[in-house]
Amino acid sequence: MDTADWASDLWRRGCERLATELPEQQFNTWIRPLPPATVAGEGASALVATLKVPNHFKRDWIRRQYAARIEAILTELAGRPTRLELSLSAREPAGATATPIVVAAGTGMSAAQPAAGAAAPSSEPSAALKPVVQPAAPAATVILPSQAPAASKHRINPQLTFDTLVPGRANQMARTAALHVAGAPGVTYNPLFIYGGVGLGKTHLIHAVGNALLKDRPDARVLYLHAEQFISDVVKNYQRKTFDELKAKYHSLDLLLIDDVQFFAGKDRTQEEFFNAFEALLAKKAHIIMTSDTYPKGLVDIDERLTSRFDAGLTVAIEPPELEMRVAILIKKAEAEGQPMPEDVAFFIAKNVRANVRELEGALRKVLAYAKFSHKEISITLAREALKDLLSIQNRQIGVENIQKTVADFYKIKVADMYSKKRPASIARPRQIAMYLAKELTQKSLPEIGELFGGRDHTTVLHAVRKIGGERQKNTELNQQLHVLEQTLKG
Ligand SMILES: Nc1ncnc2c1ncn2[C@@H]1O[C@H](COP(=O)(O)OP(=O)(O)OP(=O)(O)O)[C@@H](O)[C@H]1O
Repeated sequence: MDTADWASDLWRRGCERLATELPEQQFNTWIRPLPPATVAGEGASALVATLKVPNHFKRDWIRRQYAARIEAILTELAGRPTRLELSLSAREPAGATATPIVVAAGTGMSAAQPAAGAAAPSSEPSAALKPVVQPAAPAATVILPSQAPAASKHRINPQLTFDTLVPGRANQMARTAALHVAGAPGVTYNPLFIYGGVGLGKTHLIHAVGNALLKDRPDARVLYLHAEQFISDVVKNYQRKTFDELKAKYHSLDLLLIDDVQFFAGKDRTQEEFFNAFEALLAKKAHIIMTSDTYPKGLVDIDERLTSRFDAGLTVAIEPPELEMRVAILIKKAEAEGQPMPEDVAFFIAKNVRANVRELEGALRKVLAYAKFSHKEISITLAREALKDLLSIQNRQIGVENIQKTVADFYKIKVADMYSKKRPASIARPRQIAMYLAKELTQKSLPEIGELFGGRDHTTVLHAVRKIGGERQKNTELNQQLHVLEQTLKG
């Protein structure tokens, strides 16, 4: 094996090891997209492994979170002390090094600490991000007069701004990256790829970038559209044989915001046109922000040529909001409606409506309307009354047996193992997760739950509830799995 083969083999084995240690989502987001490390001798016996990372954001995050572990694994596999070096790949423009990434003043957090700390940074958007002086946008070369107004502001919803987006741990990294792009489009993190489940604020966030840029540069050509609208544009232009118009419309933008790119699956011609637009926009340093329900490599039936480009800038996830963030969203939205909501009521609603922000908004609307029409103060009693259908559906539908079956299916174990005495982690952990969900989602007591899990003691259930509840706060992968399970169980 020559040195290069040996190095790539070492990296491959290192990755395999990391994949078993890290939550899948973290591995897919941070490690998998990296090109293999190169390895060289350093001194008599030590090695240095150099990894190329596409931007500062990733470099700092990988350094902080994973470098020590990567070094330890490589050292073990290589049998020699191995130091990790992270270098920027050539793609990032030189000017980017001078670009500070700042969240909001006073938070003391930078984008290099995306998931750290539960506290939500206060939302003062572009003010903190304006150290970068943007050169004026280059004039578009081919924009037809009739398309100019449409292409400049089309479909941007003025309500969806950074100010109205509640920050929290769940969207911290995505929001920070979006703020950065809004302050300096075309400079770094291009394209920005934001992924996450339904109703978690992806659309809101990309509109916020559009609004912030238009506020700064009202003449900027910003276009928001859903992937399906792009598909229908391609079809229309295909039928009329007017691809020049399609190109004129998309290739001349300064900022393209495109939602739900997973819809491009299986649409070859669309993918080709999007690829062309993508290349044209990147070449002229226009910014592209995309959203999807999964990370680029997880997209199916989309050409690898495209998915690898989707991943070439920065990929960030939006996660389901944690309890405190749901409470903050309720309080902020109620206030915006002119009907302030007491904190205990917000907690009550947030505890019962966990699926996503859209559902939270639905519940809020019900409670506010109920208070208005009944001329009553907003209280827990009123909220319980207003949401009684929703709450009773939840209570009716979720039984411990249902939880056991759903969790067993999810983790691919037998339902019988929920009651068995088997102890391997592959079984014990899903069982603990099921116990946690049983406590969370049903009215059953700890002894009752223990009984339904093969006659276990209530202290065993309590231990599981505390353990999984505690880990959920720190482990985003687990949090997402629980979220999926909760959504499945609530139908
Ligand atoms: N952090 C937040 N603060 C305030 N409102 C939010 C937040 N996150 C989401 N929302 C609101 O929740 C609703 C759903 O968000 P949005 O449409 O952006 O979700 P999405 O992730 O794009 O979902 P989908 O994939 O279904 O389109 C919107 O009304 C949005 O304003």
